[in-house]
Amino acid sequence: MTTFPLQPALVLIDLDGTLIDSVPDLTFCVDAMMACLKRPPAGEALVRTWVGNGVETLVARALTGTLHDTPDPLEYAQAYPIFLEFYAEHTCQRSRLYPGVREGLDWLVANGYRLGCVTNKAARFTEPLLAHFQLCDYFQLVISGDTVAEKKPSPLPLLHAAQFFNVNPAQSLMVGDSISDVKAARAAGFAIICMSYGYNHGNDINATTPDAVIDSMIQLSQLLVASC
Ligand SMILES: O=C(O)COP(=O)(O)O
Ligand SMILES: [Mg+2]
Repeated sequence: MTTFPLQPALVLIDLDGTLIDSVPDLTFCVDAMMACLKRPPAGEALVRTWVGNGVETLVARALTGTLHDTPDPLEYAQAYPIFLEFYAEHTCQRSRLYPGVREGLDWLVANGYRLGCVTNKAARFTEPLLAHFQLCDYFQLVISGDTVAEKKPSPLPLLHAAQFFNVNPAQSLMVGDSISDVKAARAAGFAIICMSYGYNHGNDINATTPDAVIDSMIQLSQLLVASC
């Protein structure tokens, strides 16, 4: 049972669906890829349910039109590099910071919290996205989907971060938007707060029973001890 207000020694924050609404650029690139393959566009509503497990999985989902099916290997081998090329050119044009993000990050830093970003997005896209939105300076560590051997929902990226900061996972907090963030946090022994506005494959995040669900990152100021 997590008791509020928390005073975590480390706060790790997810990227897509938590800090940034990246779905408009991802949809543009999925649909551009589908057009190259002479397939109909997927559209934003479906792509929104497919984001959160890395770009490889997003491409597989677009090709099968499902969350879990395996695409034809030949079509996948053709599609994946096409997607990567489009996303390299269209990483930031249509994506937006969610309201309250900068204010929430400023509050965390002003109150002495140490921050890391842990995303399943590949590093080659994470870095330009953070730079474009001038978010790099908030984070002392960024772990992307290809930084360590496993992605969330594995606890590995979170445990790697706890080790980097030399803090106890039981005194650490994950802030995310999806069931992968909740599973990773639980397995690592972190507390977990989720954003209500994120992706989570079209399902209500409350069903995954995080320690709290908030509508804006500025609400972290009500759940965490000030000036730690
Ligand atoms: O699926 C992705 O590429 C990234 O997702 P995440 O930032 O929510 O971990
Ligand atoms: Mg996310």
